[in-house]
Amino acid sequence: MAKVTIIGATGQVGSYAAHAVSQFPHVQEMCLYGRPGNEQFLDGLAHDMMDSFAARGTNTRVTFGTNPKELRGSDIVVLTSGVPRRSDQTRLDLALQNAKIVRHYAEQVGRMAPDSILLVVTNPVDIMTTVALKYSGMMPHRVFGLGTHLDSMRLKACLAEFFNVHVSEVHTRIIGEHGDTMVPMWSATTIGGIQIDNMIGIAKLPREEMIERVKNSGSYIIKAKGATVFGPGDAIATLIRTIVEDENRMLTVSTQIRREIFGHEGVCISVPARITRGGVFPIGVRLSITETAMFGESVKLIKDMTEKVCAALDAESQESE
Ligand SMILES: NC(=O)C1=CN([C@@H]2O[C@H](COP(=O)(O)OP(=O)(O)OC[C@H]3O[C@@H](n4cnc5c(N)ncnc54)[C@H](O)[C@@H]3O)[C@@H](O)[C@H]2O)C=CC1
Ligand SMILES: O=C([O-])CC(=O)C(=O)O
Repeated sequence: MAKVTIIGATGQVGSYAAHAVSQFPHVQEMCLYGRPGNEQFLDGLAHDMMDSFAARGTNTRVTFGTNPKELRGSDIVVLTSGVPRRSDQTRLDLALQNAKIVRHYAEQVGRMAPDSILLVVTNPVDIMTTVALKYSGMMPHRVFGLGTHLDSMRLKACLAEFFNVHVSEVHTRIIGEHGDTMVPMWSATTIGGIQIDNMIGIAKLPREEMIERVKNSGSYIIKAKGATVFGPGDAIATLIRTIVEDENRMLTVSTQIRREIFGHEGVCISVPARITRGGVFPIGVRLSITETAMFGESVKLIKDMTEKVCAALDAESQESE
């Protein structure tokens, strides 16, 4: 049984994720957490969710609050607080502003629930995952980001549509940045267990168009309806289910990489990882020559930006001392 806390529960992604995660039988308590001043909203959200659970026959207890003590006893904390982008912005444009918010909550989680598993959703998610790891002081296998799990699901949907098969027949993953330098792992893409290059009699796969569609998916949805909600919410829910039910699945999430298996280090970025009740454990894989070069570019971008953001946060802390 597990207590899951959603920080930023008043937001679009946080509130949908809280509802989606509560359906899992192993989730005993769902704690809706927000910033001071949002108590009335959180109270209303809790009551609305309890009505839904009564209608659906869900047994999860809903609690809420804005005091850091609410975080105590959490097995999993999901951090969704932060400013979302407009469709004319990139996720990287949010870095400094959101880093301050992530630092604040990461410090609280590190103090109040250091043995929990912290899932970071706030964008730009790879940089925010490193910030959360640094300021929570938690173990690297206990802090991870949603990363390219959602992008991988978007590519999966494109491939299922192209091959006209059920999504469960498609296995694929995107590694690297949750952003423009993401790297599709065509070498690990199979339909019904068959590597795509070995499929005969199929029209040429429009790889570039597909990956462009995945890259632009977030801004396309934001332009049309203001925010991406169901996609990220259900992607979060899958990760939480994997942890609480100890499913040992291999998914693609943002996690601190180590030189000995990835050739790069000191940064959180998406790679395949085994996800268990004990945490998230990256798995080294051999990439094609193109994928290796693209992954290197993606790491470089994220590393440079992460260093700049962390330096700005450190300078700010020194000024206020
Ligand atoms: N990694 C991913 O795949 C995805 C990441 N996101 C990111 O998640 C974040 C939240 O997105 P939405 O829920 O759509 O936004 P929203 O505007 O609906 O909610 C934002 C939440 O953050 C809180 N917040 C905002 N400023 C704050 C501050 N200064 N201090 C404390 N709390 C603050 C708000 O109270 C609210 O709970 C954004 O950064 C967005 O880019 C969203 C979708 C997918
Ligand atoms: O695009 C955004 O800003 C939200 C997000 O990360 C996504 O839906 O992939």
